[in-house]
Amino acid sequence: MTSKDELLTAIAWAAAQGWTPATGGNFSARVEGGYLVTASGRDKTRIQADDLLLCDLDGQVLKGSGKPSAESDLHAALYRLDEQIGCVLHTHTVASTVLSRRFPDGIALNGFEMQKALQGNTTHDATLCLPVVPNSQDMDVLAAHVRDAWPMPWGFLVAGHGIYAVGRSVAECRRHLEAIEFLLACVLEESRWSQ
Ligand SMILES: CSCCC(=O)C(=O)COP(=O)(O)O
Ligand SMILES: [Zn+2]
Repeated sequence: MTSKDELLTAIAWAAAQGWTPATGGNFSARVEGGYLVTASGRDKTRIQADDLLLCDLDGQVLKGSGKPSAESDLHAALYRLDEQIGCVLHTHTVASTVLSRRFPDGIALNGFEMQKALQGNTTHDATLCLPVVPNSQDMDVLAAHVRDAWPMPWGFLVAGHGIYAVGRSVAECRRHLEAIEFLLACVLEESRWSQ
């Protein structure tokens, strides 16, 4: 499968989970010459090959029609920040939106077997911090927040907005996204215990 096909499959999968409500979310994969990114405002349950634009690492469109994602410049900044990043998947879910508002300084994770799905982790018996950065409509500002919190090998949350998962490949990025979403659902569920 080409990385373009893998990306299209990942988008369809994320959308089928209900993680891209109301056109929310954007998705990209590094390719030769830059990265492929979703066009802005598209229904992510219906993305097709011609909804992907090729951009260079400065975010300039090289090929494709329509406007790139409103958050394309953040994807570009991530690819520039770390040459190991091969894929960026961004979703809007209830757990990530609520918890990133509740814990703007980051979300502690401890004792979950699922932590091992996050690259570099081999035990549940460790405390990880999932970073949260403030939201901004200015992608340069958002990218500066991300650089301040770097390194973040699996991704981060944007407060009141959603998850940005990163990975060296589309497959690793999918695994990070699914694990982060699972862990956040657990944290949200546990927060109900104390009520
Ligand atoms: C409808 S959600 C607001 C925009 C957003 O956060 C998003 O992820 C989708 O924007 P895009 O321009 O990539 O469609
Ligand atoms: Zn978004």
